[in-house]
Amino acid sequence: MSLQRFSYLAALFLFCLVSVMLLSYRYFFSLPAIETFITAYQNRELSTLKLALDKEMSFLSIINHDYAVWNDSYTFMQNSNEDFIIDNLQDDTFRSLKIDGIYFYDLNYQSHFAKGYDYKTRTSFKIPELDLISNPSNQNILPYRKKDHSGHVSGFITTSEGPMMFSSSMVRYSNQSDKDVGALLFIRKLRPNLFVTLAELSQLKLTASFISNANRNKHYLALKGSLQGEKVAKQRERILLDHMGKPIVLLTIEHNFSGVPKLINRDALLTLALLGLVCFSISLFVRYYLVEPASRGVRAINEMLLANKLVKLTAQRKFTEIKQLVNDFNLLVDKINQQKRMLEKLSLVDALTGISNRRAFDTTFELACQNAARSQSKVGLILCDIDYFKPYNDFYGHQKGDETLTAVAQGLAVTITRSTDLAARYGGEEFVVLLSHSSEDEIILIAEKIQIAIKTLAIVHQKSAVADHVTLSMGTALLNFNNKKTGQCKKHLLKQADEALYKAKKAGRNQVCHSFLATDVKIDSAE
Ligand SMILES: Nc1nc2c(ncn2[C@@H]2O[C@H](COP(=O)(O)OP(=O)(O)OP(=O)(O)O)[C@@H](O)[C@H]2O)c(=O)[nH]1
Repeated sequence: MSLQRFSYLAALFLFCLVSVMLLSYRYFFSLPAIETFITAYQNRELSTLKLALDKEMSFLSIINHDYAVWNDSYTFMQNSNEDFIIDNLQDDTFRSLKIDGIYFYDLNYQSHFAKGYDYKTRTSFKIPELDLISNPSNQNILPYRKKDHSGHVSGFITTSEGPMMFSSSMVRYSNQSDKDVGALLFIRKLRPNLFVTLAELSQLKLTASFISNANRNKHYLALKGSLQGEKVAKQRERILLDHMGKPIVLLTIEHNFSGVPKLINRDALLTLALLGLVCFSISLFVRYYLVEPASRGVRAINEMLLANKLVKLTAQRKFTEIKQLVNDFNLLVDKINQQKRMLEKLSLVDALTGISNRRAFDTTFELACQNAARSQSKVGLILCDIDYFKPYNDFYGHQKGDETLTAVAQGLAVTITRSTDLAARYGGEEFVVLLSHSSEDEIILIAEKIQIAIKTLAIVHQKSAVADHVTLSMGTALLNFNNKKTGQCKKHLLKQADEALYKAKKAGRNQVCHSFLATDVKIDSAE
């Protein structure tokens, strides 16, 4: 797998892993916590609404209780004096107390005083349902049967005038010293402004509608101070029940906070998009700082392999490891190039004699011929062969023969001074001297120098028929490469030198034969 593909897959894996982790955290921790918070908030809203309603009810109860536990009311129940009615039960009383009905009952539910008066529209009305003798089912709006003996009842009642809020208290002496003599009932109509007040107090959007008889059998939840096991919702319905337990008002409540966020909403998508961007950036980063330099390195090494030439890499980017890798590679290149140069050198040197070998000669000869062809100059060759070397070997031994070969080779090498010239072992006991940009005079001169150098070595050779020391026979050749094909010229030059050497041997050895001179053989002047 390529590093590039790996980086893409790693980035994709990272994206998937972090996405799953984020969504899991959201699903298992974050969203349930938000839901719990909103549930508690909605509970508080319902509880506030209930408290606001109770508060409105308690206003009515307080004034009702004040009037009931009052000596004048007690006296009024005893003797029904008109003055009490004139002083206390006039229309103004209704308006100032903001109530719509005042009813006194004796202990047998018999009406002692009854007056319905709409304090808003200032009109009188009658409520037949409050004749408790004819409507015994309504008798429980009075506190006579209250088990807790609080002497007080409040709630809602359905009447022909619409749903009403009521509050009743036992009429008794203010110091509670005498027996109860009856009950005092206050009623107040349920008007829209009550629900406006409730909405303001509870900070909720609230709409109220009276429930018709047709809808009374529907299943509604009564208003309590809690959610009653329901889930979070934007809107919910609650009802107010009358004293008989029948629904009378439907409250539609709109909560302030309701929306539990979805698992994948805009924020979650934005987060995932950002995460994707980060992962993509990481893969680009890996590509730019790691993959690209590695690819460039691979390309460079491939080119080196194709060209069969090792060159140094240039260090890329700032990473220490990559720099180190490039540096180490370059050190390796240096070492290999060094070894290559050494091997090349060794491959061009004759192992025994230490001068250039036949391979080196072939290469240099080719180059010299090409140069000569370009510059239209002459190339000269001197082929040298040790005389009677077989008898020498046989007599002195192979080891001694090797030493003599080495000494002769070194003697030859010192006669060569120009860098373009070359003395090489041509094979066995045969040597060759290559002279670039040469001339007849120069060849003659070098051949003489060689003769002198070998003579100076003075290596004793008892088995030689021509001298008492080791001698050479030489054949020379010189060719102008002008307008001639290099390959043919080379062959021709070698052939001429070889023939000249043959002639020198044939003529008695220890001499030079210059193929370019009229006289075939020139005898060694020293002999
Ligand atoms: N010691 C030693 N001898 C070698 C080496 N290479 C070739 N020779 C010997 O050189 C001798 C060459 O002998 P020949 O070709 O007969 O020539 P020659 O005896 O010199 O006779 P002429 O050349 O005609 O004077 C052989 O005996 C080879 O064994 C070498 O590397 N070391």
